[in-house]
Amino acid sequence: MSLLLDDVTLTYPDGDGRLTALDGVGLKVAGGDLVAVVGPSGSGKSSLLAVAATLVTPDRGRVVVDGVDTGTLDRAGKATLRRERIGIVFQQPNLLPALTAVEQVQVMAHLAGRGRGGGRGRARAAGDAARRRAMELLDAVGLAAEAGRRPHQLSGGQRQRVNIARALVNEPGVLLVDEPTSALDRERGEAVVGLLARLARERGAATLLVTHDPTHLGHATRTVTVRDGRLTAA
Ligand SMILES: Nc1ncnc2c1ncn2[C@@H]1O[C@H](COP(=O)(O)OP(=O)(O)OP(=O)(O)O)[C@@H](O)[C@H]1O
Repeated sequence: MSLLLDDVTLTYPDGDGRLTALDGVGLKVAGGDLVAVVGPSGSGKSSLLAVAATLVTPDRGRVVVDGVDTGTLDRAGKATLRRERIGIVFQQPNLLPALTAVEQVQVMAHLAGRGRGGGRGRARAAGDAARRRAMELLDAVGLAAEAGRRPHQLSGGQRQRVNIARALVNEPGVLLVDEPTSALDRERGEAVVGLLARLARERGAATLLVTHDPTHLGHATRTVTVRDGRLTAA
């Protein structure tokens, strides 16, 4: 479980030229580490997460997830890698309105194709296992009692905790988190980040957390600053 960015440069088209969003970024995150990423608006934090998530391909450099050099994968290979090895928590939980909390998490386990193939009995056993894992995760985020509720019946903090359970259900080696508490008040935000840090540590995920909130930095193994697309230790 690890994430490695090696000399990553990313540019976007900008008028007649190119804008350099990431400039020779190197970063190594080991399993169980939580690296906080801070920096001014427009410095490249979201671009860093997008590259680490294999959603955007850098112009130069390598992104290695759990030992897999993502530059060697085609689109389908990257999609599979994302489903199976990368957990993503973005600002807004983006839950499916029709599904209960436990179903949101369960669906993610199914999407990763666990227990694929092998007839109806196998499929049912895989479904049961996915539900058990989903319930276990909901319990870990303190939402076992709310498992049957749909998003509109949950508070903002509870929705974000479902989101975290969903990101962790496939035991990702890499967890990428972007401003998870922007919709929450300070106290709830602090609780969500504390929970995230504990779960990432216990489950050994290599975690990147983009945050504007200095109170979150206490949960990090270390903090890095992005400025004009370059990385410096804080
Ligand atoms: N799709 C895009 N096309 C062109 N330029 C982009 C694109 N996405 C981001 N940029 C530019 O790249 C730079 C880095 O943007 P990025 O979103 O990574 O910054 P950020 O640190 O996450 O900012 P914020 O804290 O405001 O979310 C900025 O100058 C931004 O304008």
